[in-house]
Amino acid sequence: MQLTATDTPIEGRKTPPPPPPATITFESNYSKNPLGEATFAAMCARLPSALWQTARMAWAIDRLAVVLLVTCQVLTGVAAAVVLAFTAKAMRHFVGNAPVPERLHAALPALVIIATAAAVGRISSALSSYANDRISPGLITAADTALVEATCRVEASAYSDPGFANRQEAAEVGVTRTTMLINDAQRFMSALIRMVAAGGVLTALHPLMLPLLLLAVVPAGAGAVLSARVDYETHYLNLGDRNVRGMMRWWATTSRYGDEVRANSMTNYIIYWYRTLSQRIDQRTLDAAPRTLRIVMATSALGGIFLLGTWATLAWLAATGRLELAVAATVVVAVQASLGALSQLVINGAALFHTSLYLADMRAFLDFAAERASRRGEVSIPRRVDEIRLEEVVYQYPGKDRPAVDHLSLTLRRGEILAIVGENGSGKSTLTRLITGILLADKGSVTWDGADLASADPSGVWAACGLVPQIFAQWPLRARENVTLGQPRTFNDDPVWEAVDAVGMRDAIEELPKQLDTLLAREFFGGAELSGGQWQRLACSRALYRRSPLLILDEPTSQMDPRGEHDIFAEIKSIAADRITIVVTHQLENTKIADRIIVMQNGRITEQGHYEELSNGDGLFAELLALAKDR
Ligand SMILES: Nc1ncnc2c1ncn2[C@@H]1O[C@H](COP(=O)(O)OP(=O)(O)OP(=O)(O)O)[C@@H](O)[C@H]1O
Repeated sequence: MQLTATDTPIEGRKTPPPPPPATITFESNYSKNPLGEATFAAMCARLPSALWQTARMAWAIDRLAVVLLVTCQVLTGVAAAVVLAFTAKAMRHFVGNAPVPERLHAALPALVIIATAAAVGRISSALSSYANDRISPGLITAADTALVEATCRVEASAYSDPGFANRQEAAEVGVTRTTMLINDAQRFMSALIRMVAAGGVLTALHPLMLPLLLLAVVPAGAGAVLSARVDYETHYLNLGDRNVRGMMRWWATTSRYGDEVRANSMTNYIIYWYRTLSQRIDQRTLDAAPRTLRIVMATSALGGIFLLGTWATLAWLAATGRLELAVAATVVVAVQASLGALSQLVINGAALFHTSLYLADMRAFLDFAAERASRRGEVSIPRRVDEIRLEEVVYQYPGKDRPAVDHLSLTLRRGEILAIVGENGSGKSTLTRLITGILLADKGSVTWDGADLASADPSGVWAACGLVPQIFAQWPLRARENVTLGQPRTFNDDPVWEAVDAVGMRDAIEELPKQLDTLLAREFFGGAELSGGQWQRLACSRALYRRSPLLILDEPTSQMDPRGEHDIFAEIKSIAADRITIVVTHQLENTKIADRIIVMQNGRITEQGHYEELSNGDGLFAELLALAKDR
């Protein structure tokens, strides 16, 4: 594909080549990405706990299956050992000097045991696969759900912690690897049991053989561990790019943004960008390939030399009469079996180690999320809030060099409608996050009826909030749940219809194929879609349905027609007596309903008063109002 900055090059004008995707670095001005600081030794130290936690998860999911798995594993290993031991026995009879029928007769009991043990081994192996199939889906769901839940429960400020998104991405990869762990552990265990058995037989035949074999396979194990390390390092280097590529993929392909992508001729650039980023990821993987090759070649060569040494020693022992020929033949079989088991042991051990590296990332994220979970205190908030007071509140986002809210004091009383206005970035939304306790003040205090939000139980605080954020979710749920989400269900739909009526959405809902039962997601078969303004009305109805003592609406009508806007503000006014209402808006005419308007600049309140007062003054409010009218 020819690289163009846009789909439609500007005629007769030279345009610069399109910029490649930004380099994702792990450093920020203020702190380092913790993932970047993890040394290989530190990662290895996390493995036992990651394995232990996963084993506990599996135990919690299906104890019976875990017991079955372990039992069958032991049985499979024991059966393999029996096969090997009795093969050695049978071999002794076969290589004797007696006539063939006699030799066969003497070997028969051993052969029967071999056949029985082989059958037991096969059956246990099938049963352990079944147990594995029973554990795996539950395990991956448990890990995935734990990750989603942990992320939902962190303090909102944790999202701004450096490297949060990368840690989360690493944890998600860990989730997908969870099922591999069972397989790896299963194979490792079975190889271990076979190894113990074969090794025992081999040592009984000649004590020198096992150490020699160990030498032969240790290089392969070391090679597998070193290759796993290279693979993990590549994965780590690619983490940021994979994360941003995943995000871009969703934005580019979701129908929600399809109009923008097409009508602004973005397709070529997005595809160019996507391909370039993918190639960058591929390149890192390719760069790692020669390292892996060198490791495998060197360790295989070393292993080969040691193996040759083993066979040479065996030949020397037999040639010099130090080992009977009949025993030497058995040793050959035992060496083959031990070699197979040993190789499996080290390869699966390395695979287990490899998988554990990813699991450890998942565990590290879960631990981090647990540390950053809301843990503020037990102070409860009254169901009816009379006063919210902010005193000298300061809040600065991590990585920012000045506070978004700066020494701000404000008192709100029940029955009051407060309008917050100000230019973009002046701190209005941050102020609402502080009032609702989504963010906690760095300095100063926010109290609800005297209870400091820093030590109040957040679920109690949020139960008393109704919030329409600037960017609200369009949940792929039924229309009913889009209204009631976050609230206990009622036995009938009357309160839902009441909230729907309050935002003038009854007709629109009644026209949906299944009314309140309609799935609001056009992406899915049977789903329906609302217009932008209708979605916004629904977000408002969601907040109104809660009948909360604090109602906050951040640009609630930006997508609404004048009728919708009028209805919403009329509703806000009619229910205002019972609660504290805050409206953030750039539509200054809407502030007429407010009992008080505050104007924010650089995180501070610079003016406050009634609409008439401020519009006739000579401050920012009057200036913005004049600009709004100047068309
Ligand atoms: N999650 C965040 N992480 C870091 N900085 C943020 C974050 N959210 C907001 N900011 C910064 O804080 C400042 C205040 O932002 P805020 O969203 O409160 O402004 P606002 O007045 O609501 O703006 P707008 O009118 O555009 O909605 C801005 O400088 C912004 O860049």
